[in-house]
Amino acid sequence: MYVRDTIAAISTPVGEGGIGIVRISGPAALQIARSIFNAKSNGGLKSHRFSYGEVVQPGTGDLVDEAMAVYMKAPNSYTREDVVEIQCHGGTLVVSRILALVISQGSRPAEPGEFTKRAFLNGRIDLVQAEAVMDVISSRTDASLALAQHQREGLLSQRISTVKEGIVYALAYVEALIDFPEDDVNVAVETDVLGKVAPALAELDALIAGFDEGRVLRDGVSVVIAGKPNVGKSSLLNTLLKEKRAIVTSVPGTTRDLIEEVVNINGLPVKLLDTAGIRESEDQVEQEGVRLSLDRIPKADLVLFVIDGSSAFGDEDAAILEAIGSKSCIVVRNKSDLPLAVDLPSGCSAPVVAISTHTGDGVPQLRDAITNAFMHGHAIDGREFVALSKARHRDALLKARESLQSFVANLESGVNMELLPVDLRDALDAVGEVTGETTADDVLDRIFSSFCIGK
Ligand SMILES: Nc1nc2c(c(=O)[nH]1)N(C=O)[C@@H](CNc1ccc(C(=O)N[C@@H](CCC(=O)O)C(=O)O)cc1)CN2
Ligand SMILES: Nc1nc2c(ncn2[C@@H]2O[C@H](COP(=O)(O)OP(=O)(O)OP(=O)(O)O)[C@@H](O)[C@H]2O)c(=O)[nH]1
Repeated sequence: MYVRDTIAAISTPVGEGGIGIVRISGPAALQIARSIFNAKSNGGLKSHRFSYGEVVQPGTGDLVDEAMAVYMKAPNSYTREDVVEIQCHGGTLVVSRILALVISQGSRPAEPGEFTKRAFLNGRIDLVQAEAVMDVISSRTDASLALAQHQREGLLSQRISTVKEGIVYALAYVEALIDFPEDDVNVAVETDVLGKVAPALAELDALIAGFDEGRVLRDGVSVVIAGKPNVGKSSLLNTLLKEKRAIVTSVPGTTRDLIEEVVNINGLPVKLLDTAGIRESEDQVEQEGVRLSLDRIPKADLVLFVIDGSSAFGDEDAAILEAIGSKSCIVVRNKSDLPLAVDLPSGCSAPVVAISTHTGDGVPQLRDAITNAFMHGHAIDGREFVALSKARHRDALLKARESLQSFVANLESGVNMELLPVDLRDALDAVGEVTGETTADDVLDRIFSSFCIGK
């Protein structure tokens, strides 16, 4: 383990709260804590024991706050360094005063994510797990949280390490081949190596294939509600939000501005956008709204094209359908409580879900249709789900797969044998970029600087 300096930060959110925590990590943590904290129980700070006491101004002995403190001796701590946490009253001023004291006694303010970065640099967790810590904090649905927790616990890292083992096995063989070139490529050995590489390739395929689902669970998706005036777009938004937010009115064209809300649909975080009724209009404000909504369609991951089931499919509907083009779309046939009067154009191949925002009929089916559009029928309760969720991971694994495929092709054809170890090392480097072994410093800096202070 490297010897680093001592860092400190407020690890609780800024603002007034019941309790505030100042965290210190590094070789001087205990000495700094002792200089400002007088333990009144447990006979002083002992590792992994909570002590009650007072934070005082060194020198004067003036009372700063009544507090609790815990010392976690290296390596049994979050960072694997000596850590002390001081829990004080959660006022903005109290917490920042204690941080200032801790800094004045010989630590420096931690950079964002620096505690977790140290946990990574000191080998307690790999990079995938470190990134997952942040995903745990920012998760918005149970399913996103379950995915993040699996990743934090190392389930994704485990799958990646089976890939790595296959590559390492092949590399050992190839290196032996180079050391003893007089031994011709032995068919039995070649079969054995291919037998190890094949599962690694299959695992890479599976991980890469799961990326889209992992990404949508982590980042959510954006869904646009589009339709001509008065078909019930605002009513649908309200139904999905389960609360009255967007304006619902029988006067056409009142949804002028875009309304944006994040909702939890079967565990998928969905950013819902209600667009203004799309149609020709004299009204300047309304035209602006129409332009905005047409703009949104290409940017959305999915369009909910709302039509009024109780009236004929008109030119305005046709124009919207044209704007949707080949975009992923669900036709929402609203007002199913009224007699059916709409006839969809034969060319429209999008799934149709009949609903009534008045009675609630069809709404569960619509929720399922929305999640199925992204999860391809996979359950997303997240319990069993281990997936890639970051483009960074996916890109690195694509590189690994390419190198491994090139290795297999060269081994099978027997040409370019000198490239065999090159491809394998490239594959190993690419896999290591995901787990952090071969990740460039600037990439590491970028990842950790997006964390919050004190994490
Ligand atoms: N007060 C407090 N609460 C917290 C954290 C923290 O750092 N402080 N955590 C983080 O922000 C999370 C918990 N994560 C943690 C992960 C590892 C260790 C730790 O000390 N690991 C050592 C020793 C384990 C042991 O004693 O058995 C290790 O793995 O070696 C502590 C917290 C959430 N709650
Ligand atoms: N019968 C029936 N009426 C509905 C249903 N859903 C909405 N409506 C009515 O249709 C009218 C228009 O609803 P809105 O939700 O404001 O429609 P909109 O598409 O947002 O309209 P604009 O704001 O003009 O773009 C209102 O009078 C609603 O009460 C439904 O399922 N059944």
